[in-house]
Amino acid sequence: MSTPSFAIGIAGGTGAGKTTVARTVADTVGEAVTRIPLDNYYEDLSHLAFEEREEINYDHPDAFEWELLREQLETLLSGRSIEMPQYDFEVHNRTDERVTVEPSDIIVLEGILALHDEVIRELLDLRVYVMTDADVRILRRIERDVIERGRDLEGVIDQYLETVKPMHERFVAPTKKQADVIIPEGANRMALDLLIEKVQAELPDDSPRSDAPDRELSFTDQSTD
Ligand SMILES: Nc1ncnc2c1ncn2[C@@H]1O[C@H](COP(=O)(O)OP(=O)(O)O)[C@@H](O)[C@H]1O
Ligand SMILES: Nc1ccn([C@@H]2O[C@H](COP(=O)(O)O)[C@@H](O)[C@H]2O)c(=O)n1
Repeated sequence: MSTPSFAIGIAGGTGAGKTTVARTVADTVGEAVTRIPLDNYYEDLSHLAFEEREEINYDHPDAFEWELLREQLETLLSGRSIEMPQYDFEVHNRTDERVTVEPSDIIVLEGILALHDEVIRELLDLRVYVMTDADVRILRRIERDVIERGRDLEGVIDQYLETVKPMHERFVAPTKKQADVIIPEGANRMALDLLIEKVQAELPDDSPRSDAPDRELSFTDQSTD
């Protein structure tokens, strides 16, 4: 167990490529990187019926349990393990499962509002915003939500127009100003190489290093998060 030396936040709109960027960094650098998906910190809505949970605005900051995220991030950064909640998009709720996450040298927090909360921003050493055009993002989202999140086309479009798009404009896009680095067009090889180089430079000398060659960029099933 180590005390993390570097924390990165990766924000951006839905479908921008945040998970792909975070996963490529983690896969390339190896076990020194721990990914924290912000989605796991959606509020526990067990007290609501499924039909009520379907109506929630999941793109508003109030949908997240910020206090728990702050507390768990601080715990990890102080070198102690956490019991991270897990999220199930198909039922719009946390699962009963918690996963033990040990602190590692590099912590990567990724999610639409990863740069929204001031306390969390202060805990981050590098703030990244992944910027991808809205038309590309909605096309990716339709495909992903239908295939991986149990949604139908009409529902994805309604949700996008009613909450995802307006909340993106109100809360997500403005966090671009908080970023140290903006990655255009999602995961692009040059940007990823620079990010990976930076992460590797921040690794302490005794950190486990991956001997795997640089990963090819692949845009496949993301459902294992
Ligand atoms: N640069 C890219 N080019 C093509 N497809 C991509 C790219 N980045 C991500 N994708 C694909 O788009 C979808 C959404 O990407 P993901 O990384 O999950 O976005 P986010 O985490 O921002 O919602 C996934 O199916 C992924 O494989
Ligand atoms: N029950 C839920 C919870 C969240 N969402 C949507 O997920 C998006 C964030 O995840 P990304 O991987 O796309 O960054 C967000 O835009 C929420 O609308 C959902 O549909 N259902």
